Amino acid sequence: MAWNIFSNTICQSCGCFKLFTSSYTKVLSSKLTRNISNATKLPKHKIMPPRRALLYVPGHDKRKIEKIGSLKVDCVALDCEDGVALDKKDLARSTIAEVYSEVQKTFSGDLCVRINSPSSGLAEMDIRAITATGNLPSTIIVPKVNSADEMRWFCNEYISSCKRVPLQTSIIFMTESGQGLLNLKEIIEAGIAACAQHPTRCHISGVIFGSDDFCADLEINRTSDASELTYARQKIVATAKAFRMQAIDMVYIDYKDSEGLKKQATDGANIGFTGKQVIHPNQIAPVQECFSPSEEKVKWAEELLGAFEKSTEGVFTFRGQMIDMPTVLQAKNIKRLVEEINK
Ligand SMILES: CC(=O)SCCNC(=O)CCNC(=O)[C@H](O)C(C)(C)COP(=O)(O)OP(=O)(O)OC[C@H]1O[C@@H](n2cnc3c(N)ncnc32)[C@H](O)[C@@H]1OP(=O)(O)O
Ligand SMILES: CC(=O)C(=O)O
Ligand SMILES: [Mg+2]
Repeated sequence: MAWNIFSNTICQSCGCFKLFTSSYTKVLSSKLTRNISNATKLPKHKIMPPRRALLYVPGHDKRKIEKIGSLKVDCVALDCEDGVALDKKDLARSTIAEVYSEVQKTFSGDLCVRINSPSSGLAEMDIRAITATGNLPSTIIVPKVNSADEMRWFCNEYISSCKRVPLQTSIIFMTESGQGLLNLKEIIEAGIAACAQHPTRCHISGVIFGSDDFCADLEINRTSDASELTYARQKIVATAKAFRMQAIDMVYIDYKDSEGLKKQATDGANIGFTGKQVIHPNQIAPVQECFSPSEEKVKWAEELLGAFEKSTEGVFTFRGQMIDMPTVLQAKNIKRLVEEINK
């Protein structure tokens, strides 16, 4: 019974629940059946590119934009928002519209555009500028989304602006305030529902933690280990992952401090973030490394999965540890991430 429900609902491309099916006879228990039933309520996965590092490049700054093609970064955000002064917003819009296709020729990663926030009064002009060229960005980042209404507003505005251009645009939004964090689940649900009306046009694929604005909104005193942000970071990861979306961690603004950056990136990766925002080219390599499984971890995962295939039991011993389905799934996550990175 479970098998049939499954094969109609899981994502076949990423294989995230494949283990459930391949190990069906081994481990199906009432607990697992409950987990499977919950999983079937989730939206179908879209194939998501890895976004281990997401580099902001101010949208008006041609000198920095010209460098994008030479950077080995998973994801770039051409910025119309806080990286651009108010009197340069028009320049950023026109520059992005002008150069987007050219940059795409030299850059193989995900080339995003960050618009201004729904409540800024500037987002309409951003959307109009980026949809006018007919070459839509692969991903749009919507900052400071504080409510489900703002999410719906953006989706409807975007979809109606580009109605003649069928394209699967990823929408990633940013949580940057107390309201945004409080309403996170409703915001995601509103986005999924709005995109479900136009499944070939766009989908919600991730949440970014805008920690600088969040600190301003909550009057937080920042510390070097970011312990004051633990709750927000963990809530964002747990909520995004509950909807099978990516979660992208905070900016490390002290961009000359590579040790501090690595420590914060490792912390983020350990709590489940899929990537981290960066502001300077020097931050790319260390961050991408922190969000990639080490060789040792990849070897562990491969060997564990090999041992699992050979095992006739649901529980077995591997390298002195008790292994059952949760650890097998962790190994499978590592294998999948490596495949995505190497694509
Ligand atoms: C909280 C938020 O909203 S974060 C998002 C908004 N903020 C941003 O977008 C900031 C993006 N980053 C930057 O603007 C810059 O990195 C700064 C202002 C922090 C430092 O800039 P610089 O003083 O030029 O740094 P530095 O001299 O070390 O740069 C080295 C080279 O990398 C280039 N570079 C620096 N940052 C970037 C970037 N983000 N993208 C592309 N190239 C860059 C510089 O142009 C420079 O090359 P050049 O000498 O050929 O001009
Ligand atoms: C990145 C961003 O927008 C912030 O931290 O507020
Ligand atoms: Mg911000």
